[in-house]
This record gives sequence, structure tokens and C-alpha cells, in this order.
Amino acid sequence: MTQHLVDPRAPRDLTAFIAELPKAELHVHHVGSASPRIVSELAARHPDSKVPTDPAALVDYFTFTDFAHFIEVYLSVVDLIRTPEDVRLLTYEVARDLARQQVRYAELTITPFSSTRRGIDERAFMDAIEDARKAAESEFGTVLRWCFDIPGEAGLEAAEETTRLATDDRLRPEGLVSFGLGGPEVGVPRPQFKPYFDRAIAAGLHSVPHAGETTGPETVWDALTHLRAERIGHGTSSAQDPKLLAHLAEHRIALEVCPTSNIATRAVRTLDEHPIKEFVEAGVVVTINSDDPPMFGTDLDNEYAVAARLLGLDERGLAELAKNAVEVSFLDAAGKARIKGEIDTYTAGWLDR
Ligand SMILES: O=C(O)c1cccc(C(=O)CC[C@H]2O[C@@H](n3cnc4c(=O)[nH]cnc43)[C@H](O)[C@@H]2O)c1
Ligand SMILES: [Zn+2]
Repeated sequence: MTQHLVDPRAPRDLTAFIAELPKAELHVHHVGSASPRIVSELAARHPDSKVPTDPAALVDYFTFTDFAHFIEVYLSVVDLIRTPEDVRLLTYEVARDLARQQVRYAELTITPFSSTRRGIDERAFMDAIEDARKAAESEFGTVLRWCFDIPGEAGLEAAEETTRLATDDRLRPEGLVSFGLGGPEVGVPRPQFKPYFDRAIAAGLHSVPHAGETTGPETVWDALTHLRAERIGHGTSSAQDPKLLAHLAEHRIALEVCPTSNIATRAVRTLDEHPIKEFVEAGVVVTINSDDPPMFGTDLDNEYAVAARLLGLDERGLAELAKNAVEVSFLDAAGKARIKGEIDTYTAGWLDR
């Protein structure tokens, strides 16, 4: 919501190109995607909350002093989601915002533990997200898939509950494709989650933990070694370790880069210091994502504009970035071919104007 984070230096013509470019979003959080309108509506329903009811006041509320402050604010918004109908509405509105940006496919990170521990019935929770997923696909043409993440700081109880919800055949939603680990990294060692990731992977889920967002490259190594990560959420500190960069490149383990998020949570000081260019130069597959867009005053289009500036990309370069995301997504082969074809057709048409 911190509007000043929107990059004013994106060239106008690329902004127009990006706006209509078909895209995939691989790293975006469910609650962190609630629009100011939805957040203020929910806050008005719950006067006991400290979340502002005036959307304009959210700009200040969503200005973070550090990562811990971000998580504290994030949890105050989580506290506003109290019924299955809140969950359904939030999910549907998030899909509408994605569709407006020509997002054809999104993997949305959901933290079911946060909802079930706040008293939302687990069956009703699954039905709510699935109902919204199906409505989004038929009404907006946006395909949604879920990543269920463990809120690491909540400990092994949260890990057990998340794993149960993700692997119990009677509960597991049809749209679930992957298993993650989020929240603070400091004091939350990745190896302790190995048994839970082992169970999720055995149940057919892909491994996509956050790592190297707020700690060093050793956390990324831990995510690879112990959690068998197939993609890394953020992975920012990988730039400090050339061997790690070479490993990520060789094994095509993509980084889900979220530049504006890293500035908003103060994980990186300025956009110009963001290591995205080092990743690309090392041959690492980079995808561009928005993380918690309204909280960070951004959206996926703005993240592509930021990437264009930091990487010096033109339309073809942006189309390649968009195709990277499709390629390393967990969509089926036919779906990937369809969206990549759309990207190529759109780009060729734009350049032929
Ligand atoms: O729900 C609870 O009761 C609870 C108790 C203790 C700790 C937690 C969390 O740590 C929740 C964190 C939550 O944050 C999400 N998130 C959103 N954006 C990011 C990000 O950029 N980096 C890491 N985590 C992020 C994540 O999905 C976690 O579930 C909750
Ligand atoms: Zn994230």
C-alpha cells in the first residue's frame, strides 16, 4: 500500500506492453493479497481489530519498520478472516485482481493453519477456497492452484497440522499442488521441517519453501538439502554464494523473486541493490512475483516494470521472463504450452504494430 514503492521510472510503452502481457504468478500470498477495500470492509465488521477501516489509512498501516513488524501487521489482517464466507470472498477477489492483470495462472500460497486455529472449520475452509477457484476459472479464465505453507515460527504443531490438512485424502483440495514454509527465518531452522516435507512430497506435492529472504545462503542450502526444494521463495541471499548460484543454475531451481517486497520488509535496502541481475548473469532461472501486493504498494505489473529496469529488458526480454514463470510452474504440459503460445502471439502482435 506504500504507493511510493511503485517504480516511477518504468518506460511508458513497456508499462502498456506489460499491462496486457499474459502472465503467471508463482509467489503470492492469500491474505497478503487482500485489497484495501476488502481489508477495510473486514476491519469495519470487527471493531475489536486495530486494522484501520479507512482504506487511505492503510498506506501508513502497511509501512513496515522491518520483517518482524511486517509479520505482526500481516497477522492482524489474518485475524480479520473469521468465517468460511470471508475466505471465499477473499479468494474470489484475489482472483479478480489477478485476472485484471492478465494473470492466466497463479499458485496462491495459503496458510490453512492460521484459519483452522482461529476456529474456521477445516472442511468449510477447503470448500470455500475450492468454490472460489472454480468460479475464478469459469468467470475470469484464471487458473488457480494452491501452495499450503507452514508458518514456521508457529512451530511443529503448525507443521503437523499443515501436513495433515495437505495430505488427508478426505480434506486435501483438488487445486493443491505444492507445500511451502513461510514467516520469519531467523531462529526457525529449515531442517526441523524435513519429516513434514517428506510426507507432503510422498503425497505428490511439490516443495517450494521460502529461504534466503531474511537469512543467508546457508538457509537456501538447507531448503535444497533437507526440504528438497524445487523452487525457492525469494532466495535473495543466494547472491552471496557463487557455488549456490551455480547449483541453482545447473539444476534449474528457479528463484521466485519479489523485488518490491524485499524493499518493503527492508530485507534489501534499495531496488538498485537488489541482486536480481546477478541471478540472471549466473544463469539462474528467475521468475517475477508480487508476494503481498497491496501490503507492499505493488502489483505483478509493477514488479515486471521493476524487473525491466533492473535487468534492462525490452518487450522480448519481458516475454521471456513471463515464459520462465509458466515453464517452472506446476501446471500441466498442455496448459503451459497454451499460455506460452499466448505470450508469443501477444508479443509478436505488439512488435508488429
Ligand atoms: O497464524 C498464526 O497463528 C501464526 C502464529 C505464529 C506465526 C505465524 C506466522 O509466521 C505467519 C506468517 C505468514 O506470513 C506469510 N507471508 C506473507 N508474506 C511473506 C513473506 O514475504 N515471507 C515469508 N512469509 C510471508 C506466510 O504465508 C506465513 O504463513 C502465524
Ligand atoms: Zn512470500
